[in-house]
Amino acid sequence: MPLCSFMEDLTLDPFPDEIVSPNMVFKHNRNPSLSPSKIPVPIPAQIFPSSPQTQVRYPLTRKRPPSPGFLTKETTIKSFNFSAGGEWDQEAREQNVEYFVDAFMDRWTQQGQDVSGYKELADMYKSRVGELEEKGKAQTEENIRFRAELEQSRLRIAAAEDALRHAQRDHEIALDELVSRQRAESESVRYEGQKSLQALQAQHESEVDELKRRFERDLEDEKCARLREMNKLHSQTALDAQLSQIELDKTMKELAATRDDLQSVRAELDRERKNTNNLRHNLDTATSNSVTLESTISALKARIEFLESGREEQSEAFERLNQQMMDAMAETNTAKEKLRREETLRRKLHNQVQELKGNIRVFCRVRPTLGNEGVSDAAQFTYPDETEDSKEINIIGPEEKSTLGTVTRKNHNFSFDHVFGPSAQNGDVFDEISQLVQSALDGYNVCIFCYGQTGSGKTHTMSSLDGMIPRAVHQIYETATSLEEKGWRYTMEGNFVEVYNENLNDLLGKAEELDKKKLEIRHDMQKGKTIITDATTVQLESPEMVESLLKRAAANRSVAATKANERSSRSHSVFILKLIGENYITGERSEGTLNLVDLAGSERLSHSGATGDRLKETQNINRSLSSLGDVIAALGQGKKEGHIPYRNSKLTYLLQFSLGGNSKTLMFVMVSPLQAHLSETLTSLKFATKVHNTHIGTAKKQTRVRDV
Ligand SMILES: Nc1ncnc2c1ncn2[C@@H]1O[C@H](COP(=O)(O)OP(=O)(O)OP(=O)(O)O)[C@@H](O)[C@H]1O
Repeated sequence: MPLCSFMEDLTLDPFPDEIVSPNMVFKHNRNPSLSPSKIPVPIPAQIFPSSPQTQVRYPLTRKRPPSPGFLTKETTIKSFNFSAGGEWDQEAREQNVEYFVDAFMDRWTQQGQDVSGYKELADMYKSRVGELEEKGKAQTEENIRFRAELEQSRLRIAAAEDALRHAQRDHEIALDELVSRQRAESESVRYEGQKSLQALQAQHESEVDELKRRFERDLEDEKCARLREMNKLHSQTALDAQLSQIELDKTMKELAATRDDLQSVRAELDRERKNTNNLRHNLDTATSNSVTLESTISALKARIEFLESGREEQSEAFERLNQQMMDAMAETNTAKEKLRREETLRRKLHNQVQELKGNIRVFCRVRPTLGNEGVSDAAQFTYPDETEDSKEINIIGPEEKSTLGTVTRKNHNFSFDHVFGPSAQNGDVFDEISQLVQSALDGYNVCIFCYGQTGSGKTHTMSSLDGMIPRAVHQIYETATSLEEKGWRYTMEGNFVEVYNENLNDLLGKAEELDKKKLEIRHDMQKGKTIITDATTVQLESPEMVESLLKRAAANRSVAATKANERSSRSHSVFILKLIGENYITGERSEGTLNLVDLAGSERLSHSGATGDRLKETQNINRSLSSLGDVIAALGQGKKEGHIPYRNSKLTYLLQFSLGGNSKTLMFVMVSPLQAHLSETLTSLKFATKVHNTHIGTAKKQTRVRDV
């Protein structure tokens, strides 16, 4: 730096009032909270010349000499004041120079000190910079680490977000699955619930029905028992009343006799008194009347004699009466004996008559058209001998077309043991079969079948409230009661079973056991008896009981069927009545069975159009009906018991001892009057004709179907 400029610099402010040096800054830093890095440091202008704050003030070590006025570059010769005496004053000038040198030296020293201060400051700054660099490095490393961590965190966050997204998706899927599963589960639970509710409802209904039935049954039984008791009580009371009446009559008679006696004794006494009075009077009047007295005594004696002779007469009369009574009793006994002999004879004759009529008889019954069936729906049936024997029926067959196109209708004529037209009532039909019922009471096995297509009137004929079953039971009960005076005592046991799909069911058992409880048929070949295991046997103690039995059976069947009369159409029902009679006088014993069979509908397989369970039912029905036909045909051919195919169906096996041999069979062929059923009607009548042509045991006129 040229000295002038340096001087110039100094002239700016060569004597500052206060000197501040970097060292002083250090030295005066007594505040411990201020670290070197935090101390405000004045930066020299040389370092940062632009900074206005960095101007350094230099110390004033010597008093400034008065200014002589110096030559400067601005000074001109003219302007310089030589007159002041300074212009050539060497000493002053030396003094000035010394002064300036001193000042310069001071400043030099000062500068040197400042430089070292600056160096220290620079070192400090360097170390500080180093520290800061270290820190910066550390910071950078930390930054890098942070960045790396940040990156990792970002990655982790991204991964976590991914995972979260996945988890969310999985969760959503799981949630969806859960929801759908829950929905399905709730559906199934609801379905199960509904099902169990329905089942519970059904069970509840069936229980209510069962309870109702049981209640009705109990009520019926109770009613019957009460009725019986009442009857017994009535008869007992009547008997007691009769006996009391007899006793009373006797006592009254005795009383009357005693009264008579008393009156006569009183009269006697009165007379005696009178006599005594007379006697006293006579005694008072002395013996004048002794003759009268004697006569009176003799009169009295005569009277006594008379009385004595009357008692003898009475006892004679009594003996006579006793004798007469003994004679009457002997006669009664003879009459009773005769009656018993006649009853035995009647049984024999009755059986002979039945045998002469044939052990298989076939009746035909045509039901009337019902309310919902028009007259125009009816087929053309005529009954040629209606006014005589009523054995024939004539049917105009369906239209048949020949190959030439001519339409003809065949005339079918059938003949049976009896034909009942549509106007016949159940009572008329029963009149014809009552003799067979009598045979059962006489100890024979009797089978009465109802055969025909569905809706032809089988159940109406057999099990309606005025049908054959109730009528038969009433007749049996009445006959058994009337036979009591001939020494006969009867017990009646009833079973009601059904053959459904070749299984035997108990119609008097519990409804829920139908189709579940297995009944077995056992035959005692020695005694010719059939036992059905586990079947409910009811003692028929009054004819009224049969009504409740029929109702119970119908209720059981309706529980098992979905439609009202469906079950009855698809199964055979067999009402079995065992009649065991014993005569305690003659020691005779009889055991007969009356089987009343309502067969299943006989429609042909091809016509029924059945499938599935219905097909199975129809096949079983047809098989058992044809087995029945086979058994009857085999019996008709006079085959021995062993060769009769009883075992081919449950029905024929059950009725083994009531079909053939000494038993009697009656078949009703039931016919619908409708044109629509004509084909089935003709099939039924042809089957019945075959049965009619079979004769078991006795010679019988053969009849054939005549197609005219
Ligand atoms: N002789 C008759 N008089 C008046 N109504 C009758 C007569 N026969 C049958 N019916 C009526 O005809 C209908 C069918 O009769 P029913 O039920 O007895 O026939 P079904 O042959 O037993 O039929 P399913 O085989 O279905 O049991 C019933 O309503 C019944 O009351």
